[in-house]
Amino acid sequence: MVVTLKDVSFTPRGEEKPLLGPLSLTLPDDPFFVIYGGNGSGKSILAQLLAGWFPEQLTGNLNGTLQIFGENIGQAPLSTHAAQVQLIQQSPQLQLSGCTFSVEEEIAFGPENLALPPDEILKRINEALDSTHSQHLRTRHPSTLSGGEAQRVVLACALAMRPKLLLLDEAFSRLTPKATVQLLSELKSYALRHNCKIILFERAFLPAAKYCAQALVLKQGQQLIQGSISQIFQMAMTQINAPDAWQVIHLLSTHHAWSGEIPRTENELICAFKDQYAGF
Ligand SMILES: Nc1ncnc2c1ncn2[C@@H]1O[C@H](COP(=O)(O)OP(=O)(O)OP(=O)(O)O)[C@@H](O)[C@H]1O
Repeated sequence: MVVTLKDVSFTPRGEEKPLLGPLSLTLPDDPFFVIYGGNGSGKSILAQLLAGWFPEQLTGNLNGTLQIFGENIGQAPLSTHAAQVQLIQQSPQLQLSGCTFSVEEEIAFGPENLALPPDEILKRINEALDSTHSQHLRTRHPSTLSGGEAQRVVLACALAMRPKLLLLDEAFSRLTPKATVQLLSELKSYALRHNCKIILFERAFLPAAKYCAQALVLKQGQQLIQGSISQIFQMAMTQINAPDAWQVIHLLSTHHAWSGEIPRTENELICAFKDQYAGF
């Protein structure tokens, strides 16, 4: 089991009450899963717990069962998870090492620390640059990258570690919608090739809904619902940022004036509106 999360609650050091939980999560077989929630709903704390940050980087009180690849969190040092679990956060510049002179060296940093042979490191650099459409950034100094470029590079660094669990905490916040969809498609193919689970942590309904059949919604650290995109759409849409057109569908469906599936992309939305209303 990649992730086991049963009745987990977490109280950061200095806090009196849990800021997260109780929370239980069952990951479906699909490569992608999304955890939705508004500001301060606990997405980042959960992402950090899943990345194994407790107790080294995230101190506090953890209750319940939280296992990654069958191992209880907190038992082995954080560094032992690095080859299997990678977390990308929303501020890419903070995740660059600050001690390399080119993007190529930055991507090599992790695999070098795994003491991999030079040929393997080069292969991983090339694959990671291809997957993130960043070959043109290869010789750039990391400190000169734009926000969106840095996000691609941080993602490339993570992929070069060949993770089996990739946690993306609003990891596309600096990228255009088009670039985000392009990267998510690449990640889908990475996940299928390398048998990797990808968990997205998002405030926005799109484009995550296109890639994830199942979702969990957090509100003030608590689990509101886990279910299909259609189920969470009906029951928890107020907690998720959705474009106006989806807000209209939500309104229509609460008045029983929408039939069929909830569209998960803009194309599906246009087709659904045509199907249901073009005759009027
Ligand atoms: N180490 C900590 N100690 C105390 N409080 C914390 C700690 N980390 C986070 N919090 C608080 O816990 C709550 C959840 O924070 P978290 O960063 O997980 O939210 P989020 O869902 O990622 O929000 P956003 O979308 O705004 O990034 C917030 O109220 C935050 O201030």
